[in-house]
Amino acid sequence: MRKIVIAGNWKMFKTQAESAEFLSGFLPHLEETPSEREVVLFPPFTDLSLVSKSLHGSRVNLGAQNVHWEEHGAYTGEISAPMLTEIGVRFVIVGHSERRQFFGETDVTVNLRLKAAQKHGLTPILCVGETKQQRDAGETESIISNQLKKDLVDIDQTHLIIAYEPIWAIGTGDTCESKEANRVIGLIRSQLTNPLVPIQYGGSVNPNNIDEIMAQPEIDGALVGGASLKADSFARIVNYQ
Ligand SMILES: O=C[C@H](O)COP(=O)(O)O
Repeated sequence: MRKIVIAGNWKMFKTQAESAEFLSGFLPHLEETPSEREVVLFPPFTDLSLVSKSLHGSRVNLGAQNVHWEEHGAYTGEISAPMLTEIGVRFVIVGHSERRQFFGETDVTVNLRLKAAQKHGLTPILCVGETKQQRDAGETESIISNQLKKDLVDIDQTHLIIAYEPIWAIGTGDTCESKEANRVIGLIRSQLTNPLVPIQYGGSVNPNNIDEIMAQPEIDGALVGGASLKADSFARIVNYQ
């Protein structure tokens, strides 16, 4: 049985005060959430300690938005896996398209980050997806297949989550049609050695489309950006029908 994982990626949003306000509105809604659903929040680095303390004793897991491959060193602006695990982080996003697009992330560095995460007991969410231009050129399958081939070299597929995030659907309100997301996720699964790897969909997920997305047989969860910033909205997503 594959795990269901609903994750909220806050990107570069929320001060500590705003995080605390979110949690006081969000956590009470989890009483209605079926116990088999895994819920993970990915606040910015500056909020991790505070959120970690507030989540103590709750069923919500803590994730970070990035991790460096070295344990320490002269890498200004980076954070290592031991720094994250020390404060209760258990998941990490690797290879998000915003890292690939704006911060020079490559398949080589994605692979290094995945290995470092797993070595320290963090479960990585590997993000893959195509641009609009690549989709229009009929390259969706080859782009994703290439990313998987390079990113997953020597990666343990028992402690791994994948998120299919079509780049054109991120933050645009232009959700990928749920049957199409289901089809691409099926293709991703056919390339894995472990059929139990949870594969999420990400890209303009919101309270209105979550039920249809989660009704698709290949989709094992969602990686939610904008709609995870408001307590009521993310609670509705986590408590999808
Ligand atoms: O990590 C989350 C994704 O980039 C989706 O963001 P979004 O829900 O704002 O489209």
